[in-house]
Amino acid sequence: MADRLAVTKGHGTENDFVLVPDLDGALGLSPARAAWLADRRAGLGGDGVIRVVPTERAEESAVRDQAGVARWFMDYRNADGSAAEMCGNGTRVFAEYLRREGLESADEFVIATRAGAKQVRREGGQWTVALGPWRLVDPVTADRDGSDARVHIGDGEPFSALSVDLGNPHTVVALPEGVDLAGLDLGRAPLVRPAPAEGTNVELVRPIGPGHVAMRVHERGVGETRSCGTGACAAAVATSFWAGSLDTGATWRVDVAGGRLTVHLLPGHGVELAGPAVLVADGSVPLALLPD
Ligand SMILES: N[C@@H](CCC[C@H](N)C(=O)O)C(=O)O
Repeated sequence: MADRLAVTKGHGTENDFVLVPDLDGALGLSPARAAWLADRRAGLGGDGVIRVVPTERAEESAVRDQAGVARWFMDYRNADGSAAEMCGNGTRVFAEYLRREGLESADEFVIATRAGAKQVRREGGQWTVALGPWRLVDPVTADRDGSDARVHIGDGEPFSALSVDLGNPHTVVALPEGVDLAGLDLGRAPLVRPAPAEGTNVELVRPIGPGHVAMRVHERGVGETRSCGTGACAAAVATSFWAGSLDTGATWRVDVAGGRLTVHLLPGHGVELAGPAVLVADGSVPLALLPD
């Protein structure tokens, strides 16, 4: 198979990924190759691409430093080829792949990511990943005003929003009464002010009941997706912050277009994400088709 690239398609609540094993770290993955693999017309199609690579073979030294605790690095790329620090849904699909391939055999292990080493565990047919610690980006402004950013969608009035760091950046909007979540146009990227230097993922959240929200998401480097795991965690953190109940250790259900995620808020800014992980198909791509 030297002239072909092995690939696996998977998803977590329909946030879909192309997994590429690079088990000796020789392959590398240029931004153009990642973007081609994620392309739904010219390539295979996915919201992101995950290279499976030994942690000690990672290009970044901050990732290689995790080799003592994590054998495998989730090298996550967005659909536009850009590298992202973290992907919550991706961690579960990555864990499922490692188990299926016999690369990990335990029900609980640690994976390396650009946002640090993360513990995953399998229970009740699902994977749970510890994604914390979360962090409010501007706690002083958030405490004073209840928000630290404004989000413009289309030509309407801007919405107040809260910036939450989950290893990757998020801006969460609690939609005011009377604004229809389903009716908002996310065909264009929401405009966030002040503009975060590294860009941001934007979550639009509508409370449904106690511990229960509905969410739509526009992902950095992708566009609107049917789910975002770190976004669900950011939504739970922001909604708890607005309710004044951040430290109560609550469990949240987050409904997204692709299904339901469960978020546990833990003491000390801990947060766990649980949900499905599905490996859909395996195949290969002729290397000759790939850009350099
Ligand atoms: N879908 C992911 C997040 C993927 C990365 C994101 N687009 C970014 O650039 O930060 C998730 O499930 O968390």
